[in-house]
Parts: sequence; C-alpha cells; structure tokens
Amino acid sequence: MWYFLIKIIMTQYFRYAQIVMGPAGSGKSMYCNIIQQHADTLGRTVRVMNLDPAAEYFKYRCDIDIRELVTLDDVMQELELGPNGGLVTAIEYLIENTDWLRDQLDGLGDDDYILIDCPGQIELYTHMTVMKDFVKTLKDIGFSVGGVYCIDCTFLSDPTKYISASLMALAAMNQLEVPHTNILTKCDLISNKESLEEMLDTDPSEIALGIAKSAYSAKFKSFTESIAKVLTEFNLVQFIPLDLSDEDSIRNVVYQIDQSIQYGENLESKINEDAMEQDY
Ligand SMILES: Nc1nc2c(ncn2[C@@H]2O[C@H](COP(=O)(O)OP(=O)(O)OP(=O)(O)O)[C@@H](O)[C@H]2O)c(=O)[nH]1
Repeated sequence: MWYFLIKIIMTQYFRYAQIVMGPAGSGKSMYCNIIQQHADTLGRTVRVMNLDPAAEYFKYRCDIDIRELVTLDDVMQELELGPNGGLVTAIEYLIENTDWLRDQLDGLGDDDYILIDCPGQIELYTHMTVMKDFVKTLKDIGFSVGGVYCIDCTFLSDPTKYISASLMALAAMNQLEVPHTNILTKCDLISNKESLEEMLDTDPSEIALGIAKSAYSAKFKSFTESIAKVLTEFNLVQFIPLDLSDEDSIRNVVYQIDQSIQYGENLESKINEDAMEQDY
C-alpha cells in the first residue's frame, strides 16, 4: 500500500513543462527549436506545444497545436472580437477544454517533457490571469512547471530597454508563481564574447546611471536609480545567455532549467522507484 501511495505522489511530478514566454520576436520559437534539436542529439525527447492560435508556421516539430482546438480567426469572427481579446478568449477556451488538453498530453506517451511556445503578447503573462490559470491546469494534470522568459540580447546594450525588460521578466515571474529562468537569446549575433560577459556582469545601478545621465528630469533620474537599486539589492533578475552556435551554452541553459524544475532529481527518484518495482 505504501508503495502505491509513494508511486501516486511521485508520478505526479514525472511530467515537466516549460512555459516559454517573451515579447514578439524575442526568439521563443527558435528557443523551442534549439532545445528540441539538442534533446534529439542526446536521445532525449522534448515535445513542443504551440499556444499561439494565430501562429502560421513553426521552426520546430509541433506535437500539440492549440489551432486544432481553436484559431484566432474563428474566435474573432464568431465573437466579433479584436486580435487581443480574441487571443485571450482562445486561451480561456483551451483552459475550459481541459479534457482536450489532457488527451493531447496523454497522447505523447512516456515523453513527458514539453515546451509551451506562448504568443508574444506579454500582457498574457505579465498582468492577466489567463496564463496563470493555464499553469494551474497543467499542474492539476500533474506537470512540474517552470517559466522561461526570452529576452533579445541586444536589449542589454540599451539601459532603458534593460530596465524595462528586467521589470517585464519580473512581472511574469511574479504572476505565474513558478520557478523562473530568464534567457538571453540571439547571443550568437554578438561577435565580441567578452563584451557579452561584461554586459552580463554589469551592475544594474551602473545601467541606471547610464539612463540617469540622459534623463531630462531629476525625478526620473532618482526613480530609475531606485528601481535599479531594488533589482541589485535583492538580486532579482539574472540572465542566462543562449548562443545557438555554442553547444556548451545550449547545454548550460538546459541544465539550469532542468535544475529549476527538478528534472534530474525526480528522474533519480524514478530510477529508484523502477528498481523498487522490480524488487516487488
Ligand atoms: N541569429 C539568431 N537569430 C535568432 C535567434 N532566435 C531567433 N532569431 C531570429 O529572430 C526572429 C524572431 O524569432 P522567433 O523565434 O520567431 O521569435 P518569437 O519570439 O517566437 O516571435 P513571435 O512568435 O512573433 O512572438 C527570427 O527571424 C529568428 O530567425 C538566435 O538565437 N540567433
């Protein structure tokens, strides 16, 4: 009996999902593609779900597609909504159809590591509840969920963009309430790798200083400095670089996110559990 109880508890956490977020064009689809290809080379299967009801084509092998349930065009036409309202309604419709989602996820068989490629409308995860509800649905189905927030690395060289990207990432982390990782995408585009490291090491207060220098008003200057101070003092936002041309960089990203959703740990438990099953 104890064995079955332990098995039920453990099985709940043998399914893993990454919610891949970020502004339009930040590299979410490319990220899914890179991670899926990397997994292929390791003989590990990573599935991808498209959560954008308006998507047209994919860079990755798409295993689950929200458009098979609902498309943005359908919602806009039937409910006479605009694109943003239509998007929220489409995702709400998905959450209401948990059976469809459960069937799709169960249909993946034993390959229970899934990346969920979100739409680029960041309001979905920075201040609306729809993605939070979606995460809850995944948890109820039995997934250990982590958030991955993609930010274009060119943002780091612009202090204003840096602060706003940091705050958006923080808002998504706060809203979703799951282990969170910020990924700095497109690092292959930076030819000077040392400058990238320098940028990553830069203290946000120095960045704020850059903004403050160009600030017109004293009020704006002190406001920016205060935000940067909070970011620094509480070590709130960190970025992990992803360079698709560098296998070590990809491996590091995979490792960090696996750690955050306890992929390795639970796998170890599973191996022990399988051994236990054989003993019985
Ligand atoms: N060189 C390089 N280009 C990239 C990388 N990631 C994305 N891109 C390019 O940036 C553009 C946007 O990438 P996507 O992966 O479609 O971005 P997205 O966040 O999924 O965009 P939306 O679905 O519109 O929200 C495409 O032209 C990609 O080829 C990267 O790591 N390196």
